[in-house]
Amino acid sequence: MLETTIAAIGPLDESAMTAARDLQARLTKPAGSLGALEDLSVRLAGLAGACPPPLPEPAAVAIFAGDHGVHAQRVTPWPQEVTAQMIGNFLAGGAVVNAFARQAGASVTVVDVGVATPLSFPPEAAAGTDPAAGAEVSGGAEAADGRAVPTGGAAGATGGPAGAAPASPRLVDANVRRGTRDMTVTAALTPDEVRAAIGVGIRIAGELIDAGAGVLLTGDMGIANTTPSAALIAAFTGVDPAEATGRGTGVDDETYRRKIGVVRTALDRHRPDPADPLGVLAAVGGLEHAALAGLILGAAARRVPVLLDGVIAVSAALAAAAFAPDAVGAMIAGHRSAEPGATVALRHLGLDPLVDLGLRLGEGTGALLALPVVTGAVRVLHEVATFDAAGVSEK
Ligand SMILES: Cc1cc2ncn([C@H]3O[C@H](COP(=O)(O)O)[C@@H](O)[C@H]3O)c2cc1C
Ligand SMILES: O=C(O)c1cccnc1
Repeated sequence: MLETTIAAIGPLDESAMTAARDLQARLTKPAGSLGALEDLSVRLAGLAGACPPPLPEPAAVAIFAGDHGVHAQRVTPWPQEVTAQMIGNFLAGGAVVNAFARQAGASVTVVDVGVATPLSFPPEAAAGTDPAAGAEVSGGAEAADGRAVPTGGAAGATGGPAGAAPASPRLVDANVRRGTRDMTVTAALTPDEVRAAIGVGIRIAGELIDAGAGVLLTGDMGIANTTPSAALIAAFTGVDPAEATGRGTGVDDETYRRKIGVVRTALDRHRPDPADPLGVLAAVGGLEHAALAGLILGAAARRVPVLLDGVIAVSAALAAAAFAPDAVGAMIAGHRSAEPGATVALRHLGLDPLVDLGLRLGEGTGALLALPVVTGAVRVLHEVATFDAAGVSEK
C-alpha cells in the first residue's frame, strides 16, 4: 500500500497554475492584494489540475491517537491514561477540537492507532459501518458543570459551509500496538509496525475522500508525543535536539532539560538516516506520527489538500516528504505552533503557516482555525468578478 501510494504522488499541474495566476490578475482587486491567499489558490489549482480548483469542502479532521514508551522517562507531567480519557472527551464532543470542528462544519474521526489503555468505548467495528456510531458512545450532552455540550455536528455547524451537517465524532479501532517502546532503550517500533500504522493513515484518507471530503485536517492525541516529534524533527532536518525540543504541555525547567537529553540519547543510540523515513519512524517515531504520514501521503496521492496542525503533524509531514517529495504540494501549514520544532520543520518543508496565534494544543485545533482562510483563497477564484465582467477600469 505504501509503495503504490507513493507511486501515485506527482508534481503540481503547471497549466492549471498558470490559469490560476492569469485569473488572479484579472479579478477586481489590485494584483497581489490577497497576499498568501493568491499563492495558495494557485497551488491548489495545481494540485487539483483545474482552475478554479474545487472548494475544500466538506472538511474532515482525523485525530490519530497513540501512546509512547518514552513516557517512562518523565518527559511530561501528564499520566498516560489521559490519552484514552481524551478520546472519550472527543467522542462526547467536549474537547477544544470538537468546538472548533462544529464551528467549521467539519467531521471528526478519532483513530486509535496505538493507545496503551484499552478503550471502554465501543469502536466502529469496520470501515463502512454507521458513521454516527459515536453518538451512541458519547453519553450525555451536558458538561459536568451544566453547560450544554452539543455532541454532534448538527447543532453547531450552522456557521459552517452549506450542505449536510457532519455526523457525530466516530471512533475507528485500528490499534497496531498498545503504545511504542521507550526509544531511549530500543527502537520505538519495528518496521512492520510502522508500515501497519502508515497503512492505517492511508486507509483513513481514502475512506474520508471516498465519503466526499474535499480537504483533510490532521489531528493527534498522545501524551508525551511532543518528545518523539522533536526527535523526528532533529533527525530529518539535522538541527540539534535543543533546537527541536519544546515544552509540550508546558513542562518545568528541569523536565525540559531532561526532555532535550532524552531526545539526544535516542538519536545518539539509533543514529537514524534521514533518507530512510521508515527507519527514522521505527527508531524514534510514534504510531500516530506514522499514521499521520500515511494520511498525508494518501491525500497527496488523491490530489486532495491536507491541512497540517501543529508540531506532531509537521514532524509527520517531514516523514511524508522524505517518502515522496511531491507530497509537499498537497500540504498546507495551518498554523505556527508555539513549539520551536514546528518552525524548524516548516522551514525545512518550505511552508509558510497561515495563522500564528501561539497555540500549543494539537488535536487539530490550529488546522481548523485556518480552514476558513483556505476556503476563502479558493472561493475568490470561483466568485470574484473580473475587471472585464464587472466593468471596472484597470490602472
Ligand atoms: C488534557 C490534554 C488535552 C490535550 N489535547 C492535546 N494535547 C496535546 O498534548 C500532548 C503532548 O504534550 P506532551 O508531550 O507535553 O505530553 C498530546 O496529547 C497532544 O495532543 C493534550 C494534552 C492534555 C494534557
Ligand atoms: O503543536 C502542537 O500541536 C502541540 C504542542 C504542544 C502540545 N501538544 C501539541
